[in-house]
Amino acid sequence: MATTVQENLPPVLDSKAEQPPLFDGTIRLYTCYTCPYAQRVWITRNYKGLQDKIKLVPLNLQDRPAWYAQKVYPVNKVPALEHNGKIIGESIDLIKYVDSNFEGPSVFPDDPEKKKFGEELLSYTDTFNRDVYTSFKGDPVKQAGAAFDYLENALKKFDDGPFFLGQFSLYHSDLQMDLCDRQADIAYIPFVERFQIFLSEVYKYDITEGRPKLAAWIEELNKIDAYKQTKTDPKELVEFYKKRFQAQQ
Ligand SMILES: N[C@@H](CCC(=O)N[C@@H](CS)C(=O)NCC(=O)O)C(=O)O
Repeated sequence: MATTVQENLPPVLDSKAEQPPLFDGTIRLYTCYTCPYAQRVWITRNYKGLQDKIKLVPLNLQDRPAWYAQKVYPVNKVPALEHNGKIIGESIDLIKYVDSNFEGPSVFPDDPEKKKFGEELLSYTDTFNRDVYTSFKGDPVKQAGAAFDYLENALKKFDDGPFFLGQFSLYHSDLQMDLCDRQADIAYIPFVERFQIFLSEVYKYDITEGRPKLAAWIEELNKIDAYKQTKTDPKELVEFYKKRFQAQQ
């Protein structure tokens, strides 16, 4: 893995912060350390060893700098990537963009069958997230199970390793074999990380119970530095989700 050293993270910019230069040749990832969508691109960047190439620009979304919407990204969301005189948004598109436009091990599958299943998994992420978030407003122990069962079953499809698209691929050399086919893992883990913490803390519901594949998948991902460095603070997350979901009940 490209990253083994803990990166010194830059400070968060709020409404009082000056805008960094725009289109000066620096590649910038406008992000928020607690955003699961932005985390997808952050993991991809780390996975490919692009820490020196892609600079993080973390924003405080609660006290957002006005220049962000006005001058950088009118959509006013994170993540957004500044590259080659353009601003590009949308986390799934950005996983693919960073993967195909920069050096470093590819997270994209070559095997056609894996590629097809990888796309299927990516197109299901929004539904997965919506179903689990919706369950937070009702009874998650009863309502969220189906979404996690989907992941458990998906993890059974390629039984040559703990990740969604397995581990080994005939198309990759030994050096690359644990680096390929990771897009779907990267897309899901920021959300599963949060759901696991919240459901366990607030509902005493262990999403891995009776789901050995899901348990192994989370365990293996937790060994990957590129991901570990991006993990969210569990206490902050629980407080944030409590306010966000339980206030509405
Ligand atoms: N579809 C977008 C969603 C990004 C998103 O919703 N980001 C949130 C933070 S987690 C955001 O920027 N929210 C600010 C807002 O909606 O004003 C993606 O996949 O990148």
